[in-house]
Amino acid sequence: MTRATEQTPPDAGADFVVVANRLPVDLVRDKDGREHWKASPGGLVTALESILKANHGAWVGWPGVADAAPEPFDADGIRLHSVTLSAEDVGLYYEGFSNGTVWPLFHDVVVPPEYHREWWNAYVAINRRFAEATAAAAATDATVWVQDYQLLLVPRLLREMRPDLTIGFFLHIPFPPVELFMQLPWRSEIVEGMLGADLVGFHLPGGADNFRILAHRLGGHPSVRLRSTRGRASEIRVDDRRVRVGAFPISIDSASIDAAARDRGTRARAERLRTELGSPEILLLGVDRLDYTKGIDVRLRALEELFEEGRLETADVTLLQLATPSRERVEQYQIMRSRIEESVGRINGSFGEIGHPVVTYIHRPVPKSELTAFYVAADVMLVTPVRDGMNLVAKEYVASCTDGEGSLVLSEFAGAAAELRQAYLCNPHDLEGVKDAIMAAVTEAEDDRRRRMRALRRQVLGNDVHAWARRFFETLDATSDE
Ligand SMILES: O=P(O)(O)OC[C@H]1O[C@H](O[C@H]2O[C@H](CO)[C@@H](O)[C@H](O)[C@H]2O)[C@H](O)[C@@H](O)[C@@H]1O
Ligand SMILES: Nc1ccn([C@@H]2O[C@H](COP(=O)(O)OP(=O)(O)O)[C@@H](O)[C@H]2O)c(=O)n1
Repeated sequence: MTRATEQTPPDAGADFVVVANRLPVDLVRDKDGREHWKASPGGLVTALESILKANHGAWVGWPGVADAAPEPFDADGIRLHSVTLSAEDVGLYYEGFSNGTVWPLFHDVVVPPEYHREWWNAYVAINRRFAEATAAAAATDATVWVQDYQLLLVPRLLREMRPDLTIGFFLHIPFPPVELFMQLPWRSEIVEGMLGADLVGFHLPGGADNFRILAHRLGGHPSVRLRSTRGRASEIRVDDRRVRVGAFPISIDSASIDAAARDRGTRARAERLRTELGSPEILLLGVDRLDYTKGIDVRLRALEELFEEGRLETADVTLLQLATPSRERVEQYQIMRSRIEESVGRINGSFGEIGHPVVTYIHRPVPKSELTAFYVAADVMLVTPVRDGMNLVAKEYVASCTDGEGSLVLSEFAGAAAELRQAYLCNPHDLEGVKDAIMAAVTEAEDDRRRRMRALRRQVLGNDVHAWARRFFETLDATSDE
């Protein structure tokens, strides 16, 4: 990687800038060529949007379609700056290196990562493009918050361009064990890229530990544990700089979801939904991007076996599975989609009745207001990823269970499991264990279910996304004050 050249700060610019692969809204082009904006998918946008609205900051990101180059504009008090990507850039940088190399490698190689030099070269070039756009949008001495695995090189590039900036970096996906990370042909460049930040944040302490070990092994950067900070944090020495590293588990805007779930209209919609689904005694719900990490196939297999074994009665139980379309041009996503749709067809073919499928599967985005009604309607939420950075859906479900009813089946391999200990935890690789967790969630005595939900709600309502951002910025400020 060549060094970036230092840039003069712009005359006007924002004091607080988020840079993420995606803008919070995607540009959509209709068949007749008309354009409009819609909310982008995923938990990163959900989490950051509320923070930025409160801070009147700027957001630098890709508008979600190739070759779009809209001028900067304001949306809900946030100044949006678009980074333009050509169709080739999207193929090499987003679908290729980000989602064909880093995503599977960082999610425990659940599908094999591919290593291609042309993907890497595009990733370097596009990270530089994001860094340049950010350097142009940030005021002198601004704070910049770089997000996620698509932009691992941006902190260092940005520091070289704009040494006046305070730079935070947060990784929304797991940071893998050292042995897996070492597969990456460009492992040193990635670690040095992240070390350009003043603070590098992960969801879990394990990710922070893996990163610290790699910074030492690959770059010879020593680190010390900090005792003064809340939780476990470390400091890595990089030349004459100190880079803080720590765990900051992300959360949701719990109070606003709680309020939306209490809303009379939402509750009425939830009732109607149950009726539309044939008034099942037990409504199971799955809500995911259609991603091979989410374990949608795992829960379908578990359900099928529970029906086959007669442990669940098909007349009593319905699963509603929402699967938001995601990364549809990446081959592994196409393979997973076919497998899931085949399972849904098989289960309904074997166990459904005319007008009463046992699995209702929706493969399109659903509006947020509708989503809250689905959470309210559900008796049991199934969150069974084979690996997940956090999983905000699990927390959103808990925040929506305002009457203390509802059960959460949660994979131990979701980051959320570290906090949501009272969920029905399961190992998604152990199918019998998943089935037992579902059965426990369905059959456990009401008092016990309520006791679990009370504890979960305490956790989620007491640790919201604002507290997450506050903790991150307190640590970042402490770093830049020293
Ligand atoms: O932008 P896409 O390629 O459509 O993907 C959507 C987002 O998916 C990932 O979300 C992660 O962030 C969540 C919030 O921290 C976390 O709960 C979840 O476990 C992660 O998978 C991805 O990291 C984002 O960059 C994407 O925008
Ligand atoms: N149909 C859907 C499904 C999910 N979502 C949101 O997408 C986010 C998913 O976040 P997540 O952390 O569970 O998982 P990722 O998709 O970010 O990997 C949640 O905030 C959901 O509310 C949505 O807006 N519409």
